[in-house]
Amino acid sequence: MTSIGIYGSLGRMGTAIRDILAVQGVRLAGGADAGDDPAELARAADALVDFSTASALPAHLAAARDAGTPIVIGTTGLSAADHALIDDAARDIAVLQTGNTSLGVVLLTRLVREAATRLGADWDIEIVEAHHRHKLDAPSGTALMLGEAAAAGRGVSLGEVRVADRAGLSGARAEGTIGFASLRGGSIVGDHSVMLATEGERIELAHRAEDRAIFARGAVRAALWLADQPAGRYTMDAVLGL
Ligand SMILES: NC(=O)C1=CN([C@@H]2O[C@H](COP(=O)(O)OP(=O)(O)OC[C@H]3O[C@@H](n4cnc5c(N)ncnc54)[C@H](OP(=O)(O)O)[C@@H]3O)[C@@H](O)[C@H]2O)C=CC1
Ligand SMILES: O=C(O)C1=N[C@H](C(=O)O)C[C@H](O)C1
Repeated sequence: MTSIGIYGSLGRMGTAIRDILAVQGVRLAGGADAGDDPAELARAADALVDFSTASALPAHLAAARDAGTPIVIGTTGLSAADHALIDDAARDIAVLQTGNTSLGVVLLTRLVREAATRLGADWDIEIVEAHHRHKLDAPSGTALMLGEAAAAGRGVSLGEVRVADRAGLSGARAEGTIGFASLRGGSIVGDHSVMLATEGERIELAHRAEDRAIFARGAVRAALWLADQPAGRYTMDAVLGL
């Protein structure tokens, strides 16, 4: 039976994943948290999931690569350098990185791309996300993923059109930009909405996570799938056969 190891096993997501493993009867290879040796877990597990913190990613990725163990990276707040490390590791092991492991967000991402493809640049795109008060990164990984999908639909790169800060006299909205706004409060699990607005009408596409179990189920499904894949970089679309 495939065993799964968890980086960040004592956190909110680590706890939710351990619960799902128990419900589904999937073997837990163990957990590693701050101060533990990531290499030991990587050698013990058939597949790894990482829901820890961005600063720990290089060490977790290196441990997975050395052990030849596939890894699902759910941790957000990743830098361009982290993404380059993931691309490099994916030459030797199977790596799946995603800002959101829920089925609903995978579908939302597709809908956003489709909408952005079909609507012209006179439709303004704004992405709003809300999360619990403990969240460390903004915009959320999911918001960035939705922004990437919208930008891809328009045939541009998100880096060229992204606007994440409108404090002060920021001026009128520039056509073709994609705006981000982040709210933080209480225990919100994760809300994302994408607004496409033009003169006289607007469309809103939204997803609301009500329970971390949706992310945990997706992460376990992804890890079990990834355990049988050859080296490469994958997304949740591949897991779901989309
Ligand atoms: N892709 C997705 O679907 C989802 C992604 N996330 C992302 O997952 C990450 C974790 O979220 P969440 O569980 O809420 O956060 P938590 O803060 O609850 O959990 C993070 C855990 O990682 C531990 N940790 C810190 N440093 C290390 C390290 N060097 N090695 C191993 N573990 C370490 C923390 O320990 P300590 O507390 O001692 O520092 C903590 O137990 C975030 O980046 C979040 O955005 C969250 C939900 C869904
Ligand atoms: O930190 C969280 O909690 C979440 N993080 C992910 C993100 O950054 O998008 C996914 C989900 O929204 C919950």
